[in-house]
Amino acid sequence: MKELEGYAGIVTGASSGIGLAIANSLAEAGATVYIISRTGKVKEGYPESVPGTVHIKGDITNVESMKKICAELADKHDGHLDFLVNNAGATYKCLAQDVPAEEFDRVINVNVTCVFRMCQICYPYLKKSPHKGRIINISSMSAHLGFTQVVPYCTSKAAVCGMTRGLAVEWAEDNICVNSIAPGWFHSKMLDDVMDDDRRKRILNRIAVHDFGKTEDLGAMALFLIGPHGSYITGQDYALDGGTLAYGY
Ligand SMILES: NC(=O)c1ccc[n+]([C@@H]2O[C@H](COP(=O)([O-])OP(=O)(O)OC[C@H]3O[C@@H](n4cnc5c(N)ncnc54)[C@H](O)[C@@H]3O)[C@@H](O)[C@H]2O)c1
Repeated sequence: MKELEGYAGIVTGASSGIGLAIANSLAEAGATVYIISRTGKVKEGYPESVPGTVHIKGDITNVESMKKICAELADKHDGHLDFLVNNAGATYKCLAQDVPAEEFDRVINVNVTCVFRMCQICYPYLKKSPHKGRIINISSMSAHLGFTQVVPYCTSKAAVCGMTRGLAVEWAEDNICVNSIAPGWFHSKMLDDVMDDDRRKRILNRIAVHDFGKTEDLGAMALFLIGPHGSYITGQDYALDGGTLAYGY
């Protein structure tokens, strides 16, 4: 029997990158994984999603439609869901003094407000999970380190860590574990498309192991936190960063 046989849950924004890798790892471990994305299918240039994944078209900023979708999904599983991975994220690149108010609000809305709303929406279903409900929020190294030109993003990801700890404490008595994963620099199509040799070298110099991560490793981490061995872990932010946060310059 596979580790997540009989489990069902949601990964948001998993039509590409990290979310897709996490969704595939959970599905390969036997779970039914509902991928909620604005495209409703894998984006061009990314690997296919594996059997066990189900694509659903949806925008996490549309709270009413999220309520309907999550209720319908829970209905398929005796009124419960076992996990929620809040992966969908947005950013805006610009010097802090020039960030338009609406862009700051957009990043905070997608990365913080809607993550919180998804947790609230799924709470009654996760609470009923026979496996102990799990929430994983995808944070970032930028919750812990300063990066230039992405201050709204840094702000939002630090908020995700605070939210994770607060929910973990409050919902522990409801049998729900809440953790976050902070990815460092990961091999992705996006990264490969925009990275010139100079920038690559500069970044690699700041990673203790001098290499980028593989998104499958984030999938393995999510699998561990959602699986049976993760049931005593809550309120943590796990950095998968090749020692970037540990590095003293
Ligand atoms: N790639 C990295 O190195 C890295 C590092 C740290 C944190 N992260 C975080 O990992 C997560 C995934 O990022 P990624 O690198 O795979 O990039 P990505 O752009 O491939 O993934 C983000 C996904 O979120 C989706 N999304 C955005 N707004 C949405 C909405 N309103 N409704 C539904 N889906 C929406 C996008 O369409 C996209 O598929 C994000 O939360 C990001 O902040 C990534």
